[in-house]
Amino acid sequence: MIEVKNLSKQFVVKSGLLGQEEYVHAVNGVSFSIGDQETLGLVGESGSGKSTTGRLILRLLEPTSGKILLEGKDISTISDRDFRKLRKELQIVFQNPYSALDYKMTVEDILMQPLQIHKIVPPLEYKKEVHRLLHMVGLDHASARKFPHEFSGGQRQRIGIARALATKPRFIVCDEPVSALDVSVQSQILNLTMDLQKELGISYLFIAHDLHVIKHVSDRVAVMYLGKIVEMGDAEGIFENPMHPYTKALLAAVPGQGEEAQIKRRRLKGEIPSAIRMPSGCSFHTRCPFAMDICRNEIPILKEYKDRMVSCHLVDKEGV
Ligand SMILES: Nc1ncnc2c1ncn2[C@@H]1O[C@H](COP(=O)(O)OP(=O)(O)OP(=O)(O)O)[C@@H](O)[C@H]1O
Repeated sequence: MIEVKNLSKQFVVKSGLLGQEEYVHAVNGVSFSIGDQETLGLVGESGSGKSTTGRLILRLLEPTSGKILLEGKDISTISDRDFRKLRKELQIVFQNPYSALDYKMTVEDILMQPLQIHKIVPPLEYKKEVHRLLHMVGLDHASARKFPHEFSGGQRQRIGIARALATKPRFIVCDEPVSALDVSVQSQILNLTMDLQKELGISYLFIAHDLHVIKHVSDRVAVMYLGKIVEMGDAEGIFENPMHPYTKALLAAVPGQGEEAQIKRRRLKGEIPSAIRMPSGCSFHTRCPFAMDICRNEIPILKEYKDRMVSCHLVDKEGV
């Protein structure tokens, strides 16, 4: 469905009194694929490049380099005009359902907009289609006449999902879709996205910093750190037996995972470094409890190891 090859994005920012240009290395040579009806969970701390990756795939941002293939066709180089025809296939659900919805519009108008723009159904069928979309996300017909502020956070996110579904997409980027919601509502929205996937055959790139959320929805997981994927594989394998010290540290931060002594040893120290001045060698070496000289000097490559891909010099070392 979607294939991303060596994708990179650098933002140019000005700094200092003289306004010197500096480069933020937001995404650094990321490659992965997402199959039909598959969910790839993208996890990592804030600032690791998850949202930028999602936005690059949807062409909301232009990549500095790399390719994005939709069913084998390179969509990173096609003209805006040609991309407009494909636009409806690729949708996004945002983190904050309130700011993502126009508060001056009724739900009916919000849902009708994509139907009109992409000519999904004839105008006479707009109302029927809006009701169908509302039904799909578990809202009643009366919701159509209301405004976003009349709904709870969870209901607003349902409207956000209905709007994404309006164009009958095959691929949706879910960018932290439940992190602004109460925990009690989160699982309802996660279950809704999974039910819709089964019913409609959608593929998802599911972005979250919360491992519980990623575990709940993902078939495969990619762990991102400072713009790079450091570990990627089947969700079950990653959660049962994390191999990269960063993945281990993320899991150690989750209560009830693993033995206490190990948890202490692995707990993440400090902050994610600046994406402007990237550390030498392995980007994670400044926080890795196992770092050796090779980690400080040589950039590790993401390569196959057992049942997954891992980027760590020490992956087969005892005790890491
Ligand atoms: N428009 C921009 N201009 C400059 N730097 C940016 C821009 N957008 C993102 N960045 C930087 O790129 C890096 C990756 O950001 P990104 O938002 O993709 O990370 P993230 O993992 O999604 O984090 P979060 O969950 O906080 O959004 C960060 O260092 C961020 O400050």
